[in-house]
Amino acid sequence: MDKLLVTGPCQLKGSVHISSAKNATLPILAATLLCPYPVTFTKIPDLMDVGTIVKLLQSMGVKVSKSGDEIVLDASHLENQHADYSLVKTMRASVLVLGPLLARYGVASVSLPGGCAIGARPVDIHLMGMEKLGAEIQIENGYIKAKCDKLKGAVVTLPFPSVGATENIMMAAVLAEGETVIENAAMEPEIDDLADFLIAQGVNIEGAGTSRITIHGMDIKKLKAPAKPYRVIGDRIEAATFIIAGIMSGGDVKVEGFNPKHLTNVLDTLTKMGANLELGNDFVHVKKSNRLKGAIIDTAPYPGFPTDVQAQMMALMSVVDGNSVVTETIFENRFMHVPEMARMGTKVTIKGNSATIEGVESLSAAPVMCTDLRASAALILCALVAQGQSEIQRVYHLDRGYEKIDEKLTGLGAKIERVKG
Ligand SMILES: CC(=O)N[C@H]1[C@@H](OP(=O)(O)OP(=O)(O)OC[C@H]2O[C@@H](n3ccc(=O)[nH]c3=O)[C@H](O)[C@@H]2O)O[C@H](CO)[C@@H](O)[C@@H]1O
Ligand SMILES: C=C(OP(=O)(O)O)C(=O)O
Repeated sequence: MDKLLVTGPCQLKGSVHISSAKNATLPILAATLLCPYPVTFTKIPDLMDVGTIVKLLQSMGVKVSKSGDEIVLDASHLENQHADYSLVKTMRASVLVLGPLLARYGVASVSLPGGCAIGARPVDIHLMGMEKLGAEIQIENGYIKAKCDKLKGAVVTLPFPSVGATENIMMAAVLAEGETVIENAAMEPEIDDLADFLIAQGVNIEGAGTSRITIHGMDIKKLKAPAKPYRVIGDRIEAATFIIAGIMSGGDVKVEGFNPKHLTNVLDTLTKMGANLELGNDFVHVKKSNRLKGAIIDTAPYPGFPTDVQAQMMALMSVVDGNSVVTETIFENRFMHVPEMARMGTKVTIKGNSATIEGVESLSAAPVMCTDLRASAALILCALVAQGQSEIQRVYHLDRGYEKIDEKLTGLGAKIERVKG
């Protein structure tokens, strides 16, 4: 297992380019199962999770070829419609193959993803959506066994705006008969990107990015390959992580290659805390500021404060003036970074789903262990400003969702060494 040795404190300087978004890439690659022709993508991020979805698609018979920055996925002929436990257990987003498989083949056998460190994460809303479109679903031996004759469009009202369920239902509805309306849909920018990918193939979708999405089902013969290689949007969560790194280190960092409008809530919060940010169309420039002050945030579905930035924000709140309060409303167990951060001197008290963070003057290096993806990012942020060398273990969590984060931070002047193991 690789580990990172991070020596702080450092002041980051320079510019960093954000990779394509993990959370848009995964559903978009799953959506290629709808396509009876090769689809070309450009600049797909080199992430462990992307490797997993590609392996899963290959296991069903999708042909994959790479050349330079481009990757071609050809799902013209599938050998099976089976998503095996061995792959699904390593990445929950694998369940996103359910909708497209059912829509195109009328059958799918997909391992239940199970819970993960941050919460139980059931898939009941995904299954309810498939049933509304006419699928018959049984759970057998840990697998979702789904079948249908032909899916039929319907009004599907989500009890909660689940990101994954919205995506799965959208993909299923593409080849359904008639119109599907998703009410109380998730509004995350990644859903908009999935819609854009489908629209580029002639699908008629309205309202993506709002809480009411309409998908006009079509015959598979009418789908057409996108006219040019598809480029997924920049990763707003990676961008937020680098912006926070710039602020915490008292540096001067230009974070480029994403849409700052996708981070409005985070950027407004940072500005209120005293950060000095210049916003462009596709960049945020972090400039030197005085020490920030505390804030109160509640995570919420988009456009609320993203749960995927909660841990990184808590790292920042640990080194500002005064107290902050963070309430996590999306996942029931997403404070696992707290005891690890405490090893570096942070002062956080948890009560239920709220954490009170007392800002401290400085942090000191320590050996720490990553427990999940964003917790890992929070630990790196603390280590960047802590005095001395921190050893960050189990960075495979980090490699799931951050492309070359150690190299990117080193490029900004951080002292980071990856020890292979
Ligand atoms: C690959 C990807 O895009 N992952 C993101 C996606 O995850 P994901 O799509 O899994 O997140 P959801 O929006 O579905 O989940 C949010 C909440 O709804 C619950 N729920 C969800 C589905 C369901 O059928 N039943 C149910 O109860 C979950 O347990 C969780 O508590 O959105 C999350 C919330 O913004 C992000 O943290 C993840 O980074
Ligand atoms: C929770 C996350 O991802 P996933 O849904 O893939 O577990 C994340 O990206 O922070």
